[in-house]
Amino acid sequence: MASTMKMRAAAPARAFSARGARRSLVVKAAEKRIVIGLAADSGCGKSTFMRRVTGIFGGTPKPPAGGNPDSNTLISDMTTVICLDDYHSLDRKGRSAAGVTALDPKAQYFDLMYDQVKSLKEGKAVDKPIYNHVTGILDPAEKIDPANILVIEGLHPFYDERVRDLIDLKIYLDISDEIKFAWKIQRDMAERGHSLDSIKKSIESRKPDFDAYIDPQKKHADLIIQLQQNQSQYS
Ligand SMILES: Nc1ncnc2c1ncn2[C@@H]1O[C@H](COP(=O)(O)OP(=O)(O)O)[C@@H](O)[C@H]1O
Ligand SMILES: O=C(COP(=O)(O)O)[C@H](O)[C@H](O)COP(=O)(O)O
Repeated sequence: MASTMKMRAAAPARAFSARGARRSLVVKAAEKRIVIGLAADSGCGKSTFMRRVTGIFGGTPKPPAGGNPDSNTLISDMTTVICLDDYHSLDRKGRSAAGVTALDPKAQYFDLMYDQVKSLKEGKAVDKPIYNHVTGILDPAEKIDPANILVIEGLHPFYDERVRDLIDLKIYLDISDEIKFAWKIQRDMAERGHSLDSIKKSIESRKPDFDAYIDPQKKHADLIIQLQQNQSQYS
């Protein structure tokens, strides 16, 4: 699928220094651990993007050794990426019973998210739950050790003010509907065992919550990466 990628710096960031056109993330000696937040809708490529970016800091990102094969965590030399879906307070059945989508803040456990991101930033290990995307249930917790660079990727990294304030660099992936739905459909069928029909229904039912809760987080981002279908292919 032909596409166009654009990057733009958004609101000025606390942890950034801007000299002319160059912007760099300043990690002060006293602040040994930094937190990067990556927000986007489902299927926008958050995990794919972070897998590639963290490789830059050394090592091949892998799930915690000997742990749950369905862990959403990726660990490499200097970075640990955790997926905020692990802070779903309602599992798939629970959301269905309550009539809420996974994008609804009511389905997230923000107090625990805040406590654990804060602890990791302070250098303390945590026992983090695991949301299993294959079974749709919450699996037993996994131990996460602190890392030099902690990445939190998910649907709502900038929604809760307390969590947002812990993040040193906020990135939002703004992917056009055509691209994200195509990516989501093939991923959810191949890796998560969903049928085409159920994915299409889910996409439709989630649209109002995307507009209400996910897209508005863009205003907090330091960097917005846009990917749109290339109009030129139709001309
Ligand atoms: N940059 C990319 N180019 C091509 N395909 C991609 C890209 N990023 C993601 N994808 C596809 O989209 C699917 C969903 O990506 P994923 O990283 O799992 O999204 P998210 O974590 O945001 O739900 C992946 O399985 C992959 O096939
Ligand atoms: O929106 C997402 C986030 O995951 P991702 O961004 O990786 O797609 C998932 O749909 C929810 O976690 C619910 O899970 P399920 O789809 O299992 O009900």
